[in-house]
Amino acid sequence: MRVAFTKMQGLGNDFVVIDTISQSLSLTASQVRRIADRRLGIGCDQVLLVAPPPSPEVDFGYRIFNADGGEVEQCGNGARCFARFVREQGLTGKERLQVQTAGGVIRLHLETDKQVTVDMGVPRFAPDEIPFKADHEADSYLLEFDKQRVEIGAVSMGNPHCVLRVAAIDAAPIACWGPILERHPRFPQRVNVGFVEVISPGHIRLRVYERGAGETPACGTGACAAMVIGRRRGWLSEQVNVDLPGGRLGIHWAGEGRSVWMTGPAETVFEGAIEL
Ligand SMILES: N[C@@H](CCC[C@H](N)C(=O)O)C(=O)O
Repeated sequence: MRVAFTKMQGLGNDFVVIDTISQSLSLTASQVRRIADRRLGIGCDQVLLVAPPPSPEVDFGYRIFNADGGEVEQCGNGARCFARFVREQGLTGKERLQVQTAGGVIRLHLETDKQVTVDMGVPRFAPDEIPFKADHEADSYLLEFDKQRVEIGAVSMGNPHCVLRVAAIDAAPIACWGPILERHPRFPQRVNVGFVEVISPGHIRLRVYERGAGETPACGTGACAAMVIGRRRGWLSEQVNVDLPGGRLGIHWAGEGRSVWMTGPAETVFEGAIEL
């Protein structure tokens, strides 16, 4: 089976985007792993499927697969690429779209200069909704592993996130702690792990060890998660610049019960076809 694809990126978080409206297709986990493989396939952090709308309230369905083959609920940098893809491929003439993911409905606004703004939805802090094993909801939790005890924040941005504050991001133990925390037993569906350095109330630096993909140059939902955890803890203001290794995202959150808004770039890299 020959499948047409588009390679895209948002701040270096890279995607293989496949139109499953024009091409009828369902992927197995091993096909996803092959597509994502940087030597044997195309190479990407996530495979994104553009799907028909599952209900009349939305414009498209949006399915997300990590490089390890697992299907997940949400992907922020992918959402911006999704918006550009459906416009560039002529699948819509709209500049404002509603898209159904497994983590909820998100709203995409195409701006000028390759920027896309996304309403990422309302963050959820209840442990059952993350999911995270805890007796009650709290702004921070103590997590134990390898004889260590670290303070974390936990939130769902549609997908699960754990956020740790560090003094200096360049010295953060991401390669060592990332894979351990990703599979910590208190996160039964695994978790994305963000390490955040607060520079000022309007500026953080962030690195994210992504569930199912490892450390990536940027993570959109991770930036939203770090911002809402930091704002709840009183470290941050309503509008925050988030500097990731791949570049900057602007995140806005007015507070409890409100949507998180993310703005950043999205770009097409090349198009091709792969034999699966
Ligand atoms: N890169 C993404 C997040 C992709 C999914 C994540 N790894 C998960 O497993 O939840 C983003 O930009 O948000």
